[in-house]
Amino acid sequence: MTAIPRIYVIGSGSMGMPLAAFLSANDIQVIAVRTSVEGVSPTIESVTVELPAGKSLQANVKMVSLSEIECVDEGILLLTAKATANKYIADSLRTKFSKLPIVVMQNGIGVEQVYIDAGFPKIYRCVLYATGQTIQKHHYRFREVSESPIGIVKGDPGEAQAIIDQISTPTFRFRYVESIEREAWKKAIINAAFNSICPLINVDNGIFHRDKHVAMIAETIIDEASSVAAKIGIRFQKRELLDQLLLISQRSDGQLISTLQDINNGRETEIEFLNLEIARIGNGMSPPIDPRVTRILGEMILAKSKSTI
Ligand SMILES: NC(=O)C1=CN([C@@H]2O[C@H](COP(=O)(O)OP(=O)(O)OC[C@H]3O[C@@H](n4cnc5c(N)ncnc54)[C@H](OP(=O)(O)O)[C@@H]3O)[C@@H](O)[C@H]2O)C=CC1
Ligand SMILES: CC(C)(CO)C(=O)C(=O)O
Repeated sequence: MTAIPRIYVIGSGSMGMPLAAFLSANDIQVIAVRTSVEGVSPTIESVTVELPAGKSLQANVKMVSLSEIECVDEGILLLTAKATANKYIADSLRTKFSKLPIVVMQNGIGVEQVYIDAGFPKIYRCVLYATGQTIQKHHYRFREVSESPIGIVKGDPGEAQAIIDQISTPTFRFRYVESIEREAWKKAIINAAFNSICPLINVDNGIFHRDKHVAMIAETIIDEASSVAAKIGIRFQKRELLDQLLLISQRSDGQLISTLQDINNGRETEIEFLNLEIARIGNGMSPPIDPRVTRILGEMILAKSKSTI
């Protein structure tokens, strides 16, 4: 019998900790690795995750700082740290985990690039269709929207499927897709609407299915960002994006978008990888496409987060 590789969840936040708790509750060997704090020795923490319909899950999760881990030759890395920390994290991971496959689970366009540049041998990309929110220390609220797609950046379908089989649990499911770049753009366009509009009006994710006027602002972002994607050969029907946006809005009603959680907590946001990256790509085209509303709302988020910090 082949040994089942250990899972390292890199970045123990609102998504990483529920994921680690679900794996631990399913008897998968998992370690939640802290990236923003150095020098924390291994501990076992009791983690509670609130689920829909008043259910909840409790699991013991092993935690340790990245700085405290020696070189590791076997296992799987699931990257759930903020994309804003990627440069620092890629440098640290490369010295300790250079042989391991990594699954980049962050929102945004091009978030996997630093791991390609760092020479990781196997890189997979996951697009998360779930929401996680920290209620208090080691206590989270989690909602799955639908299965989260995983595809290949650099690797092979067999390994991708083996990883999916290992990390899927009934509460957090993953599926294999051929065209992960299209999936990443689809989610980034949807995020460009959620992660700018919700924080700017200071409201939860449910706003789009509750208020058709706010949904119309999202539609403008969808139109603009889709025309940038179309220019690089990634085409969407507007309906496909709108339906997915409304589905997320319904299924995460009451949850706060990660960018609003960031602003509320005085943290840097990932808007550079969303609205502002889409605008940069559009404006770098020949002839340039300026996704004006998408860009301006992104710039407002940047200003709002800086003024709060
Ligand atoms: N929250 C959500 O609902 C969703 C989030 N996502 C995406 O998942 C990813 C994780 O999001 P989420 O869990 O909400 O994020 P959190 O804000 O909870 O942060 C995740 C972890 O990133 C690490 N981190 C943050 N800043 C730094 C830094 N400067 N240096 C080193 N490490 C840092 C910390 O790890 P540690 O605590 O270990 O030190 C932190 O706990 C993001 O890319 C997000 O866009 C996608 C879908 C939904
Ligand atoms: C759009 C949403 C809620 C979907 O998972 C998300 O990506 C986030 O909270 O950042």
